[in-house]
Amino acid sequence: MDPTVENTPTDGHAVETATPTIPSATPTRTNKAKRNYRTKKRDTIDNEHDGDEEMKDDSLTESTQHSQQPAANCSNLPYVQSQNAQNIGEVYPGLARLSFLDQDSGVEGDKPEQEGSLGITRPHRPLQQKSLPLQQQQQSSSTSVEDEGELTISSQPVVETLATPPSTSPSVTSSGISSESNLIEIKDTALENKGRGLFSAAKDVLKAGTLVFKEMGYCQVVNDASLSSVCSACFKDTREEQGEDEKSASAGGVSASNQRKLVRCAGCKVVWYCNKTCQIKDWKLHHQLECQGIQQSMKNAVMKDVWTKRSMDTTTVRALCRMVRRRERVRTSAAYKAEHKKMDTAQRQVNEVYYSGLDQKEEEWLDEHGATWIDRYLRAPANNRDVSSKGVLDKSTQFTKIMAVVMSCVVSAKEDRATFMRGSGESTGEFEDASGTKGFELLQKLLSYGFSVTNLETTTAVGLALYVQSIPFMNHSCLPNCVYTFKGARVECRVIRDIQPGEELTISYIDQIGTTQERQKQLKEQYHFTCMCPMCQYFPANPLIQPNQDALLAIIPEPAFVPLLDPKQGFICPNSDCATRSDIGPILAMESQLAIYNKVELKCESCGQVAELTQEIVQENQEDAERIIAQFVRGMNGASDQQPKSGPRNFELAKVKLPETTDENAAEEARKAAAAKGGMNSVHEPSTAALQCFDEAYRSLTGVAPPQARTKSRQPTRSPMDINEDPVHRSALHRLVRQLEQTGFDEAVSHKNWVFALHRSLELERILNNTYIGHHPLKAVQGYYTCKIVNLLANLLLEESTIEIEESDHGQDSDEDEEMAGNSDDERDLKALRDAMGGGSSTRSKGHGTGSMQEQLLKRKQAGSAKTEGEAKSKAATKTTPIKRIQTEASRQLLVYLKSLIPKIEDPTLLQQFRVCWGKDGKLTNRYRYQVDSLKQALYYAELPFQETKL
Ligand SMILES: C[S@@+](CC[C@H](N)C(=O)[O-])C[C@H]1O[C@@H](n2cnc3c(N)ncnc32)[C@H](O)[C@@H]1O
Repeated sequence: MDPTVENTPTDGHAVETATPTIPSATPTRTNKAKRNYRTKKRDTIDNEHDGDEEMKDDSLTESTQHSQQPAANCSNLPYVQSQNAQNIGEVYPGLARLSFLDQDSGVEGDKPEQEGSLGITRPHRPLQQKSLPLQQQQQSSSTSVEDEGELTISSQPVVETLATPPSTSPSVTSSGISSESNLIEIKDTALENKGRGLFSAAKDVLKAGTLVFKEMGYCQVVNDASLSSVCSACFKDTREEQGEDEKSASAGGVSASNQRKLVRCAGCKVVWYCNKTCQIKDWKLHHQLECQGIQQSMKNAVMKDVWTKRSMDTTTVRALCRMVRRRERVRTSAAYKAEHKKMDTAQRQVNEVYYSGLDQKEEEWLDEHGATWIDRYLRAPANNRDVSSKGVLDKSTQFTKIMAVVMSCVVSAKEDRATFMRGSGESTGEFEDASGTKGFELLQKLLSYGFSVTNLETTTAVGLALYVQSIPFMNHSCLPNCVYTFKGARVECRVIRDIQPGEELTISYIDQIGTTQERQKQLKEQYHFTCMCPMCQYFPANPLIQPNQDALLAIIPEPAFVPLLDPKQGFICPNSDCATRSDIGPILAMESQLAIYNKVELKCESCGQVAELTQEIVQENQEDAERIIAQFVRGMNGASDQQPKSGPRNFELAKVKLPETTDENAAEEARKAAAAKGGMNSVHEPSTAALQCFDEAYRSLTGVAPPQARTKSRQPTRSPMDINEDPVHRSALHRLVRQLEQTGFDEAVSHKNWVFALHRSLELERILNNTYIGHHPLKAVQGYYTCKIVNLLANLLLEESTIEIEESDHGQDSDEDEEMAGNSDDERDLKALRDAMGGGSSTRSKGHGTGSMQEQLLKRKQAGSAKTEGEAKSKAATKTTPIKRIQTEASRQLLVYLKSLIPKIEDPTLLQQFRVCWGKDGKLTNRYRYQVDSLKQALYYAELPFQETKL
């Protein structure tokens, strides 16, 4: 069967294209404003589809006769060893032009990666393998990976490594490491129950920022929720693209309506692709069999509901089906290779180009050896009650349902199903066909080792993948030295803290935000182990265990920030006359006891007061606090605490106006009055009611008054969330404050209250910086927020300028204006900016003040040149021309903020930090570029100088 994209109504199904959903500035987890437009015609689909809707062209027919990749020197050894990758053109003549490998030095050249175009990635210099005994044996005797024995686990770290996977490790020269060395090796850890781990095999320190490896999955699928917005071949997220599109549209670029749409496979009507190229690529690798399987499954009425009505989530089902199906190709690969040899050069090149050089080699390796790696090196958990390869299955479990659907796709004959479950291949070690696979064991492995593929920008999960080469061997640490990110479905692992030779490489499996107890609970529930990483030793969850500060300092000898307190401390005597604060010990004991006994007696060491605390009380407190926080957030956004708003309110700052008065005192009074009832001009400051809410929450959680009385003032003195200065803060408070910031941010964005959003964003950043050592993925998310906000604020600044111009028509008192303008350098700067903007503004008509961004920009440019001719002249004009200033605190703060960003993006050290997170071998990544571009744009609007540091 040929892959087809749906284009005409068939079987009563409407023709569909999916318009991607719009991401909010926050991760999709909290995005409530998704929209998914559907159109009847796919007339705006990528040009590649024009006139070729059914995708039954010759090349496809040709390629689908051979459902697998072309052969090229597939060996059981990793292809990096067998391929002369220094001249990829020799291996693939048609791909020579696509190679950006610097053939002399092995370092990457200057050409950009060809992401997105046929999924072509730059080939990397293969690693020279270390002469380890096992590998030597393999090389000299050409022994296949299948011939190797199981790894033996000893309590001592062993020196043997597994058969080397087709490592895609990059050039290491940028990190100063000899290219002769291998970067990583898999070996047993010292702890028996921890199993194996990934260790540095480099001779030198692996520097922060080093890309240690990247690898493709054995199988990967887009999750159900993202099917119509994420391409099932390249994992391009069209929601992300739409966000970019909006950004460029707002900056005068391509209109958002030109966004790309996905097309759906007309065969199974389940998966979606960018275009024909992506569809063909996936077809050859996975979808041909998957498509047949789904259609076979749909013949059963119950299963049909699963696929058409999504009566259950099919993500795991589809991943497992791909896993099972791919195994079958081992059997046919010899025949396929023979077939491939018969092709003429042109055919081969057409075939090969879909796989793009190194990808193809990796896919071939996975085809031939992935199954063996899964069988031999990935371990099914022994203690999983729900999924047992031998025991009786509880039919009601989710796993059983998954297996039922999987079997309906991959096993056609009923009698084969028992074999499939049991695994006939177990005795022989051969896997001849789908009925020979051990279905449940594969499911176990998928559940244990499967990775959630996330969107880099939004950190939203978009798919599920099973990797077999490197990342599945990485253990968890709450203080990891590596992070992993995704490019499409390809996972990349980077060092975030210098790693010593021989040190284990670790990642964090979970959100690092929680307390030790919370983290350990989640790890226990989800991954069935108790973490004993340096962070857990530094802040032990069990009060009987002494904190081990050396554990932390051993791995970070000179930490930039050593946490003095775990964000979970502070026990206050319930006797209000005493209110003595406890130290960390009793608190930890209390939390642990509560978890175990659900009840704990607290006795104050100072006054002897005893109080009983139960989980329920804690829960109630928590709910109370959350309610208060919600109120607080509403208050911060200017909503009345008495009358919770029913839907989002529009607080566009451009509409914010001060009372029409020239009397400063009266204006201040009016401001206060408005603020007291959550009025419009309080958008950048919390209302009195909101502050009270926060104080109440703080008191209920800590038992003491907030560090500082929070009275309402025009000049906000201190953030009400400034809890880090107070030595007494408990986990709940910390968590809630973070939640508050997060909720506040989301809320503020939904209200278009950019200034408040900026405050929340900066506050989140501060809290994260003060709480977590080293890099934290949330900081990256934070950076994303900030740069989005900068963009938004830049627009806001323009809008405000527009309003000012409009207002100036009325002719206002210049004294007040002059007084305000003289308050600070920032104000003077902004005033100069506005003068430049509105030179002669008093004579402009109202209509001229408004306009598109481009018009504003043009006016700004013209005005800018006028400004250079004589700022003094302009200033003098200001004195004589009465202008009513709608100079809000927002504008002032924006200017201050923008100014503060300049050194950040001009400072090479800070730039280096960006690169640690996202950079790659001296090149700016798209993310960084996006940040810098946003900042440049904002600075340009604000007419602030900006000199980007050349790297
Ligand atoms: C993806 S595997 C990592 C590789 C694994 N060690 C192995 O030998 O296959 C995840 C499993 O490793 C173990 N593990 C990972 N991190 C650990 C840690 N910090 N402490 C103890 N066990 C850990 C757990 O059993 C977990 O389910």
